Amino acid sequence: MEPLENEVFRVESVYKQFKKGKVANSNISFTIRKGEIFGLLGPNGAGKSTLIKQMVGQLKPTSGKIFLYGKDVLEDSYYVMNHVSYYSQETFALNKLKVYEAIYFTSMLRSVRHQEAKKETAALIEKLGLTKQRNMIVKNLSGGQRRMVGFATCLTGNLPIIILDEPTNDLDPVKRNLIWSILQEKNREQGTTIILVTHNLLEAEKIVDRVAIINHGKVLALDSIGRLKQNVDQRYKLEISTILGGDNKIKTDMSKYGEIQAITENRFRVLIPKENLHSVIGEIIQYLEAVRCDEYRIIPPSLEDVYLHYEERV
Ligand SMILES: Nc1ncnc2c1ncn2[C@@H]1O[C@H](COP(=O)(O)OP(=O)(O)OP(=O)(O)O)[C@@H](O)[C@H]1O
Repeated sequence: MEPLENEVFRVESVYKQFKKGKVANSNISFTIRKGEIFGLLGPNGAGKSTLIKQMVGQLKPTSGKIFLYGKDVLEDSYYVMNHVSYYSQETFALNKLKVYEAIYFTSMLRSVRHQEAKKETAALIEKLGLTKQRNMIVKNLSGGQRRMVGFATCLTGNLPIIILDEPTNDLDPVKRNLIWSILQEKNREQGTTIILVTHNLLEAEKIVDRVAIINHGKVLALDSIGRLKQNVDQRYKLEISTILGGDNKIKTDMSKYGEIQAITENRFRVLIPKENLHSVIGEIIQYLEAVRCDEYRIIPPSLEDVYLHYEERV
C-alpha cells in the first residue's frame, strides 16, 4: 500500500481480543506523521501497550492492519527492526550483560560498524550519566539506572522512529528532564518520529505535538494539545491554601471572582473566566499577599483537564 505523504504509521481498524476474551483494542484507526512527537495517554489497562506491541509487529491484531511506511508490519519483521527502536516496560532482555556491552551490542545489531558502535556507546554512557555503572551487570543496577541503560540502547543506530512505553517511570526529576530534552533534541535535529506512552501529563504537555487519549481499548480523542484544550473548561484555576483552621473570609471574599470549589479543609480553588483574569489578577494578588494565605497558584487549562474531561465521559 502506498503511504500518504509524510505518513510513518497507519493503524487501520485494529481490534485485539485476547484468548481469555478480554478486548484490549477496539476498532482503533489513526496515522502518525514523520517528525511528530505523538503521545498515547490513558489509565492502567486502557490498551496502550497492546496497541504499541501490534505496531512493532510483536503481537498480531485479531482484525485490522498496521502499516509502517506503507508496509504491513507483520510481513517483514526486519523492516520494522531496522526502522523502529522500541523500548517496552518489560524486563530488559540484556540483563546479564555489562552496561557498555548492552549498549554496544545493540548498536552492532543495528548494523553500526565496530568503531562507530564503540564511539556511540562511549558517548551515550557519558550523556546519560552512566560512567560509574559502565562495567556493572545490568541486572545489578537500580530500577532507574536500568531504565537509563534501556533508553541508551534505544538511541543507538539513530533509527528514524523511537517508541517508548513509560520511559520516565522510576526516574528522579533530573533524569526525567534529561530524557525529555534528549528526545526533543533528536526530534528537532534529526527529525526522529517519537511515540510515547506516558501517564505523566505535565511532562507530556511540554513535549508532545499530538495525543491520542485511550480508554477501554478505544481512542476517545486525538488531536493537538492546543485543540483538545479548546474542548475543556476554559476557566483558570486559582488554587489557594490557607493556614489550617484559618480564614473562611478569604473564601467568601474570593467568591466574587468565580465559582469556588473546595479541595481540602484548608485548600480551595476559584474558577476564574479567562476573559476576566487580566483585569482582576492584580487586585487578587494584592489581597492574597495581605491576608493569611499560605500559598496560591494560578493554573491555566492543562492536558490534565483534557484527560479528565474524556475520562469522565466514558
Ligand atoms: N497477554 C494478555 N492476555 C490477556 N489479557 C491481556 C494480555 N495483555 C494485556 N491484557 C489485558 O488487556 C488490557 C489492556 O492491557 P495493556 O497492557 O494494553 O494496557 P495499558 O494501557 O498499557 O496499561 P498500563 O498503563 O497499566 O501499562 C488489560 O485489561 C490487560 O489485562
